[in-house]
Amino acid sequence: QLTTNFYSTSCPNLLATVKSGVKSAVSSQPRMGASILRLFFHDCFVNGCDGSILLDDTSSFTGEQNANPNRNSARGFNVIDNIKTAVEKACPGVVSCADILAIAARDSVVQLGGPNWNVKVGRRDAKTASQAAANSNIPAPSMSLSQLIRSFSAVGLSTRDMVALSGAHTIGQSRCTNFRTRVYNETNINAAFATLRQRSCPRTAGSGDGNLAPLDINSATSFDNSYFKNLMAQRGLLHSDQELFNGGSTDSIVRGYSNSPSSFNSDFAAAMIKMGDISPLTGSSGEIRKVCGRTN
Ligand code: HEM
Ligand SMILES: [Ca+2]
Repeated sequence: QLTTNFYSTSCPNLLATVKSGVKSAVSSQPRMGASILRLFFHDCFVNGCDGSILLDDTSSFTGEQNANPNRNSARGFNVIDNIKTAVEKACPGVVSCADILAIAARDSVVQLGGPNWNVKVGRRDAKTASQAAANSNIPAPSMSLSQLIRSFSAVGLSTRDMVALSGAHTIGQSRCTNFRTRVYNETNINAAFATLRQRSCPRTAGSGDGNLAPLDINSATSFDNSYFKNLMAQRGLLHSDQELFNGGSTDSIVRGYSNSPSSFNSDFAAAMIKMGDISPLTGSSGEIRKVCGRTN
């Protein structure tokens, strides 16, 4: 039921407002584009794209922001809050936070040089969030290929969608705690790459856990297909990244995207639209939040 023109009369400046908010955030800190894109993924995989991840914890409410995949990791909430404030000024009570996040994710990709697409909107905001569902539904970097395929198929996304969407790791950073085992204990890794990443990630768990390394060694702030070239050179940073090119059924998809930026771009855009369609709240379900961090 989502459409690209849902707000065209009720909030004609919406797209321009979101774009300018993303533009200023990403130009002052390019990583923010990656962080916003990931927020959208982590929203959609937990009870659909309903803005649930944006709800802040309070003394009487536990939401998703401190679930394992998000704690000390998910960022960019302030950017979405600030854009929401600007949107509320122009069109009070009209535009959901879930839609603002969907548009901001697209604008982040575009701002970093990736493909453009028309964002479907008309989502409403959840009145609840689920830490338990965030812990169980968001894929973990320790997963095998078959587990990754299953986690995406649980929300209606194909194996090809999974590989294309994983190309989001062409931008952004990971903490040492998520790549330590890979760079010390795995053998399907380029030796020089492993040594390089070991330098910023001490072997002992607990030390340097938060040290950052780019998910894409070549171009962490440009949205291109070099993530897939890295995988073919055994330079995937996360275990889950390298699973996509490790002698299994997705090798041919990785090879295809590494040879053809245009096929990666068009599949990524199509898969983002598909991910954005995961169980939206529409009609009179949910609400239009006034502030993205709390229910009305
Ligand atoms: C295929 C399963 C996936 C797994 C296991 C996974 C796992 C991870 C992990 C562990 C990190 C590093 C977090 C940290 O250390 O703080 C990360 C970062 C990131 N992920 Fe994924 N991810 C997956 C798919 C996706 C998808 C589908 C998207 C978006 C479409 C995405 C976008 C990102 C981005 C942009 C970052 C960098 C964020 C930043 O720099 O703030 N990931 N992911
Ligand atoms: Ca959600």
